[in-house]
Amino acid sequence: MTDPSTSGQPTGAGTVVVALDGPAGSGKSSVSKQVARRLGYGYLDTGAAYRALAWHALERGIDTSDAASVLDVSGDFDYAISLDPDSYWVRVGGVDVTDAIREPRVSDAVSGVARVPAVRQSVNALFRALVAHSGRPGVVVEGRDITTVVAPDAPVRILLTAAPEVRAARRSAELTTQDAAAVAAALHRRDASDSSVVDFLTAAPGVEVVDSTDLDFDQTVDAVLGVIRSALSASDPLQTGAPDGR
Ligand SMILES: Nc1ncnc2c1ncn2[C@@H]1O[C@H](COP(=O)(O)OP(=O)(O)OP(=O)(O)O)[C@@H](O)[C@H]1O
Ligand SMILES: Nc1ccn([C@@H]2O[C@H](COP(=O)(O)O)[C@@H](O)[C@H]2O)c(=O)n1
Repeated sequence: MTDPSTSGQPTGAGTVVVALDGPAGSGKSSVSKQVARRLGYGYLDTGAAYRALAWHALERGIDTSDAASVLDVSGDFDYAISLDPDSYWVRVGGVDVTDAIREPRVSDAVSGVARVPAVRQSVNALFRALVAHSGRPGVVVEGRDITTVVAPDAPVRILLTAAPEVRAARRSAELTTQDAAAVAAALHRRDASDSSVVDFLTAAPGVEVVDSTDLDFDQTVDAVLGVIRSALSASDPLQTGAPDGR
């Protein structure tokens, strides 16, 4: 795996970081992408790195529940991701895996990969380097531990939630060829496993909660933009760098 020289440095000096966490199916990716477009920011999907490593391990026939094997295969993980919300792609060794990493077999394996501490350290350093070199005024970074571990000092930190049954219904609407009950069970299983590694179900101090249970997609985007605007104007009362985002 890439070992960025910025490892351990603060996230993206000069780049506004919007940190957004939440459980599976809460709308992190779709909402963050739209928010990034509205602000002219970059968009960083951190889950894609764990998914891509899980895909890579599966391609190599590795048992993703075995930490030593995962760590071993992570040494040979040539990963690249686009931060452009209008041109999103994920590559491993030059292969486009943007769609492949969403397959259920990868979703089922990813938690095993994500629970290896050395993997987390390595990808977190990569995320900070990607933000620092984004060339954008800001980056919306979404995942599970962005508000608490990756960018705890970000000027905007949001926990995006929705009721479990609403999240399951939204995911099931996407995966129409699969049984709704099986989709819901897989989503809840992944949350249970992931939340034993990092807590993304309760907001850390200073983290703003946006509950999208009773909001449609556009209302959720507007709610997130509202939190960003007020957080950035509080940290920049003269409005020198607050985004417009209309
Ligand atoms: N407020 C909303 N109202 C209705 N649908 C929504 C809302 N927010 C997101 N969605 C839809 O819910 C589905 C899941 O959203 P998305 O993939 O962005 O979630 P996620 O949190 O990134 O999930 P995962 O962690 O599993 O990758 C998508 O089809 C998205 O369009
Ligand atoms: N900051 C993060 C982001 C993701 N994960 C792990 O990756 C999986 C896939 O993430 P999605 O956002 O694409 O659902 C997720 O289930 C976690 O296992 C993480 O640990 N930390």
